[in-house]
Order: sequence, then structure tokens, then C-alpha cells
Amino acid sequence: MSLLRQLPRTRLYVCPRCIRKQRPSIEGQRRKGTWAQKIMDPAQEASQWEQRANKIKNGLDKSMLTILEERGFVKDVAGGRQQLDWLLTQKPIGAYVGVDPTAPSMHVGHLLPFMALFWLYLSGYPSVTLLGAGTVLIGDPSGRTTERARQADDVRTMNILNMRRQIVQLWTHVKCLGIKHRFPAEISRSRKFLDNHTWLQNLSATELMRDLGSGMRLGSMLARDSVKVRMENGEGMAFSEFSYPLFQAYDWWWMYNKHGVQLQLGGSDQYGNLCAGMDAVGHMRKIRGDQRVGSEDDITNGTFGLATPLLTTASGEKFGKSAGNAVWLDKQMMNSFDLYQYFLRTADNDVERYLKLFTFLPIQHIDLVMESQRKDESKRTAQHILAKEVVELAHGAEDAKKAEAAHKEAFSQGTHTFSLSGLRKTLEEIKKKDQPDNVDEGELKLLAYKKTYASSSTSQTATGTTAEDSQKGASNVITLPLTLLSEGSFPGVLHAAGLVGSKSEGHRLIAKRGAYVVLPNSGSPENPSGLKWEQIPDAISTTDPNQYLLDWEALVLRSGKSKIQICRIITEEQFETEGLTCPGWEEFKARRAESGEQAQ
Ligand SMILES: N[C@@H](Cc1ccc(O)cc1)C(=O)O
Repeated sequence: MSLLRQLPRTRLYVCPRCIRKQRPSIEGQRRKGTWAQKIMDPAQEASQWEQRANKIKNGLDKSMLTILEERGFVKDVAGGRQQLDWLLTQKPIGAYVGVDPTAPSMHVGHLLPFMALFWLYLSGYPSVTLLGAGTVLIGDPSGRTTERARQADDVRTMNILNMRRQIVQLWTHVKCLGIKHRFPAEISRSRKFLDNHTWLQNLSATELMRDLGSGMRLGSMLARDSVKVRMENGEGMAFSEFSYPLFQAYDWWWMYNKHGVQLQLGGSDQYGNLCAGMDAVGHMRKIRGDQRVGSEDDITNGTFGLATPLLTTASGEKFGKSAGNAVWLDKQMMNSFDLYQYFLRTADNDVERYLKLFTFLPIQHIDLVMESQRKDESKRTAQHILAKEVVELAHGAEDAKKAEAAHKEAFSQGTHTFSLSGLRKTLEEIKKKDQPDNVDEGELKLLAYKKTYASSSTSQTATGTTAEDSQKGASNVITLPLTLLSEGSFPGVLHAAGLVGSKSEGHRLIAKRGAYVVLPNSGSPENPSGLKWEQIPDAISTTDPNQYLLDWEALVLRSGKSKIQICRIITEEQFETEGLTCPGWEEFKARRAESGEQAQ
């Protein structure tokens, strides 16, 4: 037999994600790990870290903490800023962020500590995302003024299932973005996704109290804002909630011990839990005989907490809410088009800050983007980049590309030409993606639950009635009855379309010339489907929306620079048969009945 034939044969296999054929190297020569999970030779890794540390000390490179600060991730450091800066430079300590599955999805407000963790991961720090399937049973009182309602078992199971999926997807997208933004390939990288139910379910109450409980002081626990507020507002607090920090602290101790996790990141409301966790880990180390705790040379093995800031927009609103509703990361609760649009609407004063927080674009790149943005703000270059990167992180590259195309279609540069058929097609595609791939009963139940969750969390807003939200939740097309369209009714139509919170707001928007409608038959011979935006005339009482109907069935409206709504117009009879409603509809009917008019 020839020598060649005796060699192990290499097999081709197809990477399920990229569908490319790959040839693994011959047995024994295989590189350890992949880009996302790579373990390097310890000696090589140590020398790499030493070189990096020297560069930082000589001012040739930025330290990890400086990078995080520069991008706006750091509000408070528990354990000392300088000490943490030194430690992060000295060794690749483990870091973690936890999230409790209190809902079926995370919202963009959750992203801040996660983004900081992803930066650490991409820079070579072993990183853990933790799902609190155990702690969710207790309920974290941090940042809340009222007690959480107890979750039914099946609801909890669905939340856990969906969040678990979401975090796995996030990690995949982070890897792709890391490669795209050219994070170094030749460094050790490790990421873990853990669930605290795995250890909390086996934790005995006596062990927890004897070991951890004995180290938690009542004074500091009572001094926490979340406790004080509840005592003062008369709500009071259940003992289980009060004891929550103990469980989060136990998580940390467990991961400190098993995975070398020395840093925990969290939103600013988590600061108290971070400090409690640091004390608890110190206490556990002491009772397990670690002499170094608290000594001068202990920084190397110590724990640190990093709290990210609470975001507000330049105009003072809470970030992550769109018209008072949460902006979900799950694409069945908020589709890519809407998520893209949320970020596209970012104010010029906020966009640079958000690019630093929500993208992996290097700072120099952001500076260039901002430079070109300032030359012509109307193009919204920076907002488009931001929106695309966020959708790429949350939903993946393919969806981000589609959402971008749909929006660019709606605002093709300069002329504001608008192709309804093109936009419709893309929206349909985005909508199709919302449907689960393998439709079994469980998936359908989960889908229905998510849709209801998303719409019920929006039902208290000015624009919302549940039925309207459920028709809007699935796509960006809203259905309205033809009877709403009559001379002088534009303010009410803007309200019904969900573009403003009330009819009078609609009046004001038109008066300040901030409302637009697509003109029918405005295409040129070269581009017959190209349609143009026109400002809705401020002669409100004599303007009739019927004049703007496209193909007798659609009205396309825009508020301000980027909030678009396509309205499908059907007869009132059909509207009622389909069981639909829209903001202002009940009032409209009541008024009509009062004035004795007949429905058409
Ligand atoms: N308590 C955190 C989530 C969390 C849970 C367990 C942990 O170990 C850490 C964090 C929150 O509500 O946001």
C-alpha cells in the first residue's frame, strides 16, 4: 500500500451556518478551537499578555478599562477603578453578566452591560452570560417600587426557553461582528452560557445560610434604595425579595470558584447586588481558608463590579422605549424593519454616543462617520450605520441587510423617491421571517404568547388599543377603514395610523409642516413606480386624504424625518368583519352616532 493511502483521509463537511464546504486538517494537526472558542498554549498566551501589558504601560496601547470608558460603558466601578484597570491589564480575568427571564425577550435597555461584556470577550477575557432561571423564582427587587407578580409555570418555561435561544443567537452574531470588525484572531477566547438553576436547585438552605448568610450584614442590606423606598412607600417587601442578593452573590461565588470569574457587570440598578456579591465572595474565600483576602497583594484574586449608566436620550426620555413601549430584541415581538426604524430615528445629538455603545466600530471609524454626517445631516448616514449594526447584532446580517434595503428604498437619496411595490415586497419578506421555521404546536403557542406579550406591554400608550397593536405587531402595514378618510380628516388619520398620540397632536404636526404623504401618479416616464413625498398642506380643513389614495387602497404617511406608516384602506364593513380597530376609532363612531350620521 502506498504511504499516502495510509494517511488518515480528510473528509469534506459542510458548515451548517455558511453552507461552505470545509476540509478539516489531518487528525492531530487540528487547531484547538475556533475563532470563537480558542485555547492557546499557556506559555504563548502569557507572553502575549505580558507584551500587551508593557505596551499599555508605555502608553502605546489603550487599557481595556480605558476602552470601555471611552465608549461610555462605565458609570461606577466597585472595588476601585485603578485596581481594576491594573488587573485587566495584568491578566485575562473572567467576567459575567446575568439576566433573569422575567419576559420572553430582552429589550434594548438590557444591551448595555451585554455590549461591555462582548467587548471583553472579543478582547480575550473569558466571558459568561448567565440566565437566571433559578433567581427568577425569587424576583430581584432592584430598581422596582412594587413587587413582581408570581409567574405561572408554563409562562416561566416559555420565557426561559425563548431567552435561552436569544442569548445563543446573540453570541453567534457577536462572533460574526467580531470577525467583521477585525478583532484579533490569534488570541485565546472563551465564552460560556450558564444557567443558575443548575446549581441553585441543589443548594441547601442551611448551607446557604451557614456559609453565605453569615457574611451578609443587615445594615448594608437595609440601606439599599430598593429596600428603603419600599419601606417608606408603605408597600413593604417580602423576605424572599429581600434575600435576592444572597442568591445572586452565590452565583458569583460558584463561578469565581469554577470559572475564575472576578468581574461582574450590570446596569446601574445592579450596583447594590454587585457590592453584595463582592462582599460575599470575600467572605466565602475567608471561611474556606484563603489567607490573602483583603491583604495588599489580593487585587490579583479579588472581585470587581462594573455598573453601566442608565441611558437617557438627548431630550431626556428613557432610552429603549418607543412611544412608551419597550423595544424588544426578539424579531417576533419587534420585526427588523421596526427595530431599524427605532435606531434610525435617533436624534443627531445622541447618535455618536449610541454608535460607541451599540456597535463594534472602532472609535476612529466613528469619528469619520460623524464627520460625514455633519456635512449633510439629512442623509442620516450615522443613524443608518447604527440601525444596521444593531439589527445585525439582534437578528443577524441577513435581516439587517433587508431592513436597510427597505428603509433606503423608502428614502432613496436626494429626490425622496419612493417605490411602494418595492417597499411592500421587502416588508412582506421581513414579515415572513417572523414565522417559526418548524411549526409545531409548542412553537405556535410560544409565538402567540410572544405576540400577546409584546402587544399587551404596549396597550397603555396613547396610540394603543390591543387590536391595533396586534395588527401592527406583525408588519409595518396598518389597516384603516375608508370612512375615516374625508375632507379635513388628516389629523385623525395620522392618529389612527399611530404616527401621533392624538388628533390634536396631528393638527400640530401638520401646522409645523412635519407630516408627509406620498403623492399618487407622481412617477416620471423613466420611473413610473417612483412616487414622491409631499408635505400635508396646512389648509387642513379643505384637504381630503382620499386624493392621496394609491391604487385606491393605500395611503403612505410619514411623520418627521423617518417614521413611515403604510396604511391599507378597506371598507368599514370589511374592517369590522376582520375584527380590527385603530386609535380613535371608537370615538369616531360615537361622534358619528351622536351627529346622527349613517355609516357608509
Ligand atoms: N438580578 C439581575 C439578573 C442576575 C441574576 C443572577 C445573577 O447572578 C446576576 C444577575 C437583574 O435583575 O438584572
